[in-house]
Amino acid sequence: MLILVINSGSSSLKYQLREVGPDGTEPAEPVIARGLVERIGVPGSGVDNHTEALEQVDAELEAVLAGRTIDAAGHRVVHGGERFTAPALVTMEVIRAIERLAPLAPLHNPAAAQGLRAIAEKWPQMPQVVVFDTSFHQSMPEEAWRYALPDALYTEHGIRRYGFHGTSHDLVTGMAAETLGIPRDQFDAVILHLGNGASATAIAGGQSVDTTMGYTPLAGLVMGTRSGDVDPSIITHLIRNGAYDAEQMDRLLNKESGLLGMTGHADMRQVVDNAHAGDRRARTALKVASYRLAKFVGGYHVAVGGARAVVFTAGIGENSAPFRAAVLDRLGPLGIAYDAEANLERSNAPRVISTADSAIPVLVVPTDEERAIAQLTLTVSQRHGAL
Ligand SMILES: Nc1ncnc2c1ncn2[C@@H]1O[C@H](COP(=O)(O)OP(=O)(O)O)[C@@H](O)[C@H]1O
Ligand SMILES: CC(=O)OP(=O)(O)O
Ligand SMILES: [Mg+2]
Repeated sequence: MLILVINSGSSSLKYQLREVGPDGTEPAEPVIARGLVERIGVPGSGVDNHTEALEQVDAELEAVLAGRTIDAAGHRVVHGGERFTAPALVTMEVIRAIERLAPLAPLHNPAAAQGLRAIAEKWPQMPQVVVFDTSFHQSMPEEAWRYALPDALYTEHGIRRYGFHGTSHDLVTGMAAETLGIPRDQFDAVILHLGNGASATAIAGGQSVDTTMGYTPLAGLVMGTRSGDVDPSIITHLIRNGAYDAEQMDRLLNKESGLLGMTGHADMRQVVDNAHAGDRRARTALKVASYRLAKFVGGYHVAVGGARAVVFTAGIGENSAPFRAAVLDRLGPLGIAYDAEANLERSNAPRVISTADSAIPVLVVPTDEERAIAQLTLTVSQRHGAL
């Protein structure tokens, strides 16, 4: 079967066309086509919105499909609020619900809804499934998701911690437990998803019990262009001073901060290279990022009552041995010791990089959100008799 996986960013649309058997098995090369439409909505780009982006995708796919039809589409949707605790088969009512959640994810949810509507119009018979970044974190206990704000902000405005990257945290949790031979429902761990956006999740009994992102994907760790946690008074101070309005503040925190703001480069490779070459700002940024992450690992170790593994994943987590080392060097007090050579090895398979006498194993597990979305699209469509 052919599954189209769509990941709508605020100004981009990534897609993969994947082949998967009806029982979920994949051929050796499951990705038949992939692509990226960028600068959506940017004046002069020629792509005004996500509906137009999908037309471009459709044109790109025509040659690849050579008359075959796509069996189902799976979409990554960033925000599922409290309603969507699992992937869902798309109906008009589900699309409207995603649109109603737009205030919680103003850049992402409207784009995803546009994509859903465009496909529903173009291929009305084709099942579509939505997979939410937030779903996996709906298992968090209230002490983890409540902010210490007046009650009405939650009860009337839905302001609480939601958490993101759930598809990845879920997949990687399962793979790490399997690698260690621990039944998932007994698996307590700290998962570090370090990509463009980055988040750490505390896992107890195979489920999310806390995570660093919050009401939006801005909270928590130092990221490529996002600040992660800052004292909220900085924001009120700068707005009150007239230095920034809300829009500019949003841009500052989401697009101009993090590694980019501290060093001039959002890409971890460049930051590491510059640090090695002696660049002081790059060194400082690595220290700030690794220190903050190490503190969360310590905190989550406590939160889960003693983690049985620390797991690195996503672009930086999988590929940046220097950044992993910078974090692991700070985890000695937990009895964690890593093997410097194993840390440098490159592989696409899950692997252990800790020493035999480390108190807890440290793993590197490759994530694959698109693969997970394709699998969920298949199972949800089948469960509803749509495939
Ligand atoms: N070899 C590498 N060394 C260091 N960082 C890397 C390497 N390869 C990729 N990255 C980093 O991974 C990040 C992107 O991660 P990824 O998970 O692909 O992001 P996303 O899917 O969120 O766009 C970038 O910051 C990039 O610098
Ligand atoms: C939710 C989020 O932060 O996603 P990404 O890492 O893809 O930016
Ligand atoms: Mg990502």
